Amino acid sequence: MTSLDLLLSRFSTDALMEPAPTGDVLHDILSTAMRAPDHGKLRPWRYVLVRGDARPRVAERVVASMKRLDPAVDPAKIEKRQSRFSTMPLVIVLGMHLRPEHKIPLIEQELAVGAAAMNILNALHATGFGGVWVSGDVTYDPELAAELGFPAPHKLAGFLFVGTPRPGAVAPKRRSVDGYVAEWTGSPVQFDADA
Ligand SMILES: Cc1cc2nc3c(=O)[nH]c(=O)nc-3n(C[C@H](O)[C@H](O)[C@H](O)COP(=O)(O)O)c2cc1C
Repeated sequence: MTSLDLLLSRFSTDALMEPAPTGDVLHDILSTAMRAPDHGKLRPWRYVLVRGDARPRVAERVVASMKRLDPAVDPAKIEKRQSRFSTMPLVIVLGMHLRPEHKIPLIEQELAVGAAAMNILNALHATGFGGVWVSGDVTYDPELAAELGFPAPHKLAGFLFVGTPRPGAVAPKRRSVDGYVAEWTGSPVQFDADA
């Protein structure tokens, strides 16, 4: 498989089983973050690894956040979120170490975090692992962010659920990119995707 085939075959999945990457392999996967485009070399990405017994403890914090944000939250939602955070082989908290005072605009700092996360998702796929980036309202709860190590102005960008894709996991069909590309010839462009 060529490098391009790898990129073209990646897909997200939460149908994950053990093992998650560990040791040198995990180190290599995370190292791809350091290759993300990063204006000003601010390196705003941060990764908190949640494994083993720490998972149900993080799940409790996530549930507390859900109840804080919506005291009438559906118990089924809580149950689902608690179970996923407690049982995914590895949870990587995506943190953003942001510098609002810096001349590099915040949007560019946040985009760099997204680009780094994408590298990690591709590296997981390249090494036979898999994952999915999830967020939800809790991602934007400053109290949860602080509990995980990101007090304001720092923030969360979400969570990566990581493991080995269950057998039979197949990539969903993709649209052609053609509708998302246009050539500029002097007038504002229009995209078939938006027609
Ligand atoms: C910032 C961000 C947050 C996301 N949050 C969620 C989420 O909370 N729940 C979810 O099902 N998918 C979420 N997604 C989408 C999945 O990560 C994934 O991209 C989607 O399931 C499509 O799969 P694909 O990556 O194979 O195209 C999020 C994606 C991004 C970039």
